[in-house]
Amino acid sequence: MDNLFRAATDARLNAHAPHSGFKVGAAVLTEDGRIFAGANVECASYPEGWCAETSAIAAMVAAGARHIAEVLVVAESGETITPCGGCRQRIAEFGDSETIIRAAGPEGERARWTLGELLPAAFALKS
Ligand SMILES: O=c1ccn([C@H]2C[C@H](O)[C@@H](CO)O2)c(=O)[nH]1
Ligand SMILES: [Zn+2]
Repeated sequence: MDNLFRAATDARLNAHAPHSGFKVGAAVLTEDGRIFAGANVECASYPEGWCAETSAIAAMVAAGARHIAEVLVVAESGETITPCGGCRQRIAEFGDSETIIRAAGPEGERARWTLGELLPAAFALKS
């Protein structure tokens, strides 16, 4: 089991998903080799909940890191899940078209893409 998968899987155990029942864990690897993990946090007011990827990115930012090299998202699902559109844009904020996005089930990795594949022609305000 690689470190990113382990971190995302551990975080998934703490997901707060009483409304959908769909627990998700995510972990980001920064360019300087640090790993930050997060889980989805749902809310009785449904639109106020947020994704596992968003939690992981928030932990990264709070620790002072800014450059994502890789993201892994894990869920227990027949379908291979991919980050939602909003999370793709958040990943773009701290990554680039070569940033690796990996999708996993409980058994391990199922697919991987670059951010450029999942969010072509991304909007950015970087100089
Ligand atoms: O990539 C994804 C897709 C969905 N979810 C969460 C949002 C919601 O809590 C639940 C069902 O959509 O899964 C994530 O955390 N990450
Ligand atoms: Zn999302």
